[in-house]
Amino acid sequence: MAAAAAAAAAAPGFGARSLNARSPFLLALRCSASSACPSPSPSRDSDPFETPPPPNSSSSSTAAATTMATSPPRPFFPKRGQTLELVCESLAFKGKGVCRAADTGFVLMCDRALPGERFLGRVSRKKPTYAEVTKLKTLTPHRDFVEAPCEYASHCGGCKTQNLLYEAQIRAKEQQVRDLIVHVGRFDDRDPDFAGVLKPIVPCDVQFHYRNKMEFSFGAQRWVPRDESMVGKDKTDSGFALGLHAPGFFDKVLHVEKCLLQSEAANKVLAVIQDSWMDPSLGFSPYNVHTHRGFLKHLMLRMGRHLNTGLPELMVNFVTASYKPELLEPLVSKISAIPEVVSILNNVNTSVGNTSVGEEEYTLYGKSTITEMLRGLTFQISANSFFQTNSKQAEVLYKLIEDCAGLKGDGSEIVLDLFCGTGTIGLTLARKVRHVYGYEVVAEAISDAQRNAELNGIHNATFVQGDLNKINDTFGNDFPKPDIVISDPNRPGMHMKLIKYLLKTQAPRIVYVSCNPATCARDIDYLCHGVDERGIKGRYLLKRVIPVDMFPHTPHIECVCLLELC
Ligand SMILES: C[S@@+](CC[C@H](N)C(=O)[O-])C[C@H]1O[C@@H](n2cnc3c(N)ncnc32)[C@H](O)[C@@H]1O
Repeated sequence: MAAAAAAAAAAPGFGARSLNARSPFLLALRCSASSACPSPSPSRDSDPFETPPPPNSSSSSTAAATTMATSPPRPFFPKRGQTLELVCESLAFKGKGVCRAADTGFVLMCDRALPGERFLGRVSRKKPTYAEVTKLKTLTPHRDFVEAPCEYASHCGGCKTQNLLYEAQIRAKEQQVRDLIVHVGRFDDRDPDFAGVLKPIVPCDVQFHYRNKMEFSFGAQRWVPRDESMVGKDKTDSGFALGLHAPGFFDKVLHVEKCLLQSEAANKVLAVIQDSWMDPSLGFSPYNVHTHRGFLKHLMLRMGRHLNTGLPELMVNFVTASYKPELLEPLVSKISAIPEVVSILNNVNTSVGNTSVGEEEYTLYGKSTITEMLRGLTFQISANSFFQTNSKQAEVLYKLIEDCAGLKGDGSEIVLDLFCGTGTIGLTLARKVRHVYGYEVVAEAISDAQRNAELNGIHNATFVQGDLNKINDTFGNDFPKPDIVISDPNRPGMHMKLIKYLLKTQAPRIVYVSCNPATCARDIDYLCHGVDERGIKGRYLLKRVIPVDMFPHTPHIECVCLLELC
């Protein structure tokens, strides 16, 4: 887990320490990934995922890895292509199962291996501190097994843990956050002060149909999983597909008839499109990413709510390689008959790249935006604007952010909203503070944020377009010293320039919101412990870490962290 987290945390410019092999950062990571490390902390001794002895096995209760033919050489280091019998101990970064070689503790990571599962795996990739394994066959199922309700769960790259009991999923996520804060963030979980810092994970009450946006791809090459149980179901005369990308392939699409993460209304639309689009008389062709021929690229389904009625409203966005509205007309007329559909758009993307953002956008039916409500505010969402994809859990997340911000509520404070997107966090705080300043790199998101402020009658928020990886010493000259900084970066976390700015500015409180606990732990380490090799002193105390599950059945973990100036 920690070795893979090192890779996740090591991005150019995002923390020199993570790239220095002799640094305590990597040493700490290494320690957690090898048997030569100091004895595990008390909390790790009581790992809820401790592996029970597999039936018919004489091995000890620790996870075992043995070669099929002979016992492993010492020190154990697997060869590429080698087949091993493994037991998964726990889940780590990206939901990969962590296994260890018996005796040496050498770490092996396996996609889709779940805690307690004994399986045969083949070594697919070797790294200095760990190896990656492809699962060949389950020998004994994992603990906390539940039937996955979705027929695609074992093949589609999205829901990797659907057949793990939800309570076990969130326990695993909470444990990952703890491990990262301890090993990457360099906090001592034996320290009594730390005991109160890490809060229990906030579960997601709604575990299916929670996503308000899904993007499917049209493909000229249908991916048929090798698993026998799927083959029959996936037989078709055509090689075309509309669904989700096969894990690891940009050109192969797993054909899906419905997705249990999106709403029933969105599944109705998907079913209508699946029913018709391959009809040869309609003349559709999926875009081929190799030949760059074909018309249909992506189908995006987005759900909001009507402002007055609260009823669902659905946006359907066809991303195509050229503009041919007459070709889409038969589909448009069928879909527009579905009551929830209020907007049908066509984004035309003529580039050879396969992104879903078009150079031109056309409204084929209804309106060009939908609305959603969050913490009493209204947000207008266009096809390409960023919006939290789990609206219900976003309410929970934003409430936690506000709690951590600890606003006085007297309208005296300045809030700096870094990585503000369409301004949703800053705007939900604006009514209680003097002014909100939001920074974001995407110009369209800034326009959306300004429009959202206007829509809600908020006049004390300023949104500025800018790249927070490229700030210089003048950053901060255009706004007063913040009382509270909210920082919600995307997966790479914060650039060292931004860390330095925060340490120089010394805002009394920082609320760090993260969708990547590895880079979050690294940045918190910098803010609290400094960067010795650069002579930078840490100035913050970590007061709270609250993991939040926004995406059940997937490996994604969100965290809200509160830091206070020492
Ligand atoms: C996780 S989203 C958070 C959005 C927003 N806070 C919200 O809750 O909706 C991260 C945001 O950071 C923006 N971003 C990514 N890199 C950036 C950079 N270098 N400078 C400024 N903004 C950036 C992205 O465009 C995205 O809107």
